[in-house]
Amino acid sequence: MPAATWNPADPVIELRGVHVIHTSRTGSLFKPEKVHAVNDVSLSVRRGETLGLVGESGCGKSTTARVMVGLQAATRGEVLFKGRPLGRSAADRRELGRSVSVVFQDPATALNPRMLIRDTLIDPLNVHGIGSQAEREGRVRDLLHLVGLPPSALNVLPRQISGGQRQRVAIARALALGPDIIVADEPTSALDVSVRAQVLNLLQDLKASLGLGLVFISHDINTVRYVSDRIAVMNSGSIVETGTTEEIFSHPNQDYTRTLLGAVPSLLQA
Ligand SMILES: Nc1ncnc2c1ncn2[C@@H]1O[C@H](COP(=O)(O)OP(=O)(O)OP(=O)(O)O)[C@@H](O)[C@H]1O
Repeated sequence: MPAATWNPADPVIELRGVHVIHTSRTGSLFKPEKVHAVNDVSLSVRRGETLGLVGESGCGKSTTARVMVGLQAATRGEVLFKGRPLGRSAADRRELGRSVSVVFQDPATALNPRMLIRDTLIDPLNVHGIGSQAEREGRVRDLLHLVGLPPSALNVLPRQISGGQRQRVAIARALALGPDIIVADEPTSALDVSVRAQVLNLLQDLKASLGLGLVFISHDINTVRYVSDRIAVMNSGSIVETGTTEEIFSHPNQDYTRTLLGAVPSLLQA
């Protein structure tokens, strides 16, 4: 379990020298192909800050995100949760699940199409045994309010609302357990251009009002710039450059970062 000495100003989650090697299905049965998806990655994230993780498709961003939220084990290296090595016990996983939640790219696939929004939002509270039934119902209404959806959204299915509204529901679900950190993996890429900025602004507002930490993952360096305090640039599984957003944009040290900066005029509009 997390150390009693953890201080809210300390990193909630920290990766130290993490490697992930996937066994790809494209290899043969006798000689499966190995994909070194994450190569010696060290990162940390605290409450109240946004860490942007940027790089081209396939560079290992999602695998890194999955390590952070406990969905993917590191092949090598250390994952520290609130200052202590993350164990494999059910209690540790549960604690991590409450503290670090995730928003995926496509809310159409991330939400259960047969579950009413109300049930989608109450589910994590049920699973974690939080509050009485009446308190859970109240919490669900509060969550909807936090993400700017009306109470009428409670009794609809995901397909009955827009893509932007679905992503708001996914964000509400990520907030249900009162996390310290939300890992948002390309949270606006599947949305209409017209609602991307609204969802980004919502994440920014929630970060400010709840003191959340955010890990914002995108292939789009301009979107990352818009929301991040610090940026880590990823290429071929490795972090090739980190710095404050200001440093990365005014003095990029790596050719790869310069290429990303030059290659993407304004992906918020793309
Ligand atoms: N479960 C898996 N099994 C085998 N290979 C995988 C698996 N998941 C990812 N990979 C491979 O690992 C590498 C990194 O993938 P990852 O999804 O982490 O990158 P990404 O930067 O998030 O890309 P994208 O934005 O396209 O999702 C890629 O080569 C990918 O094909």
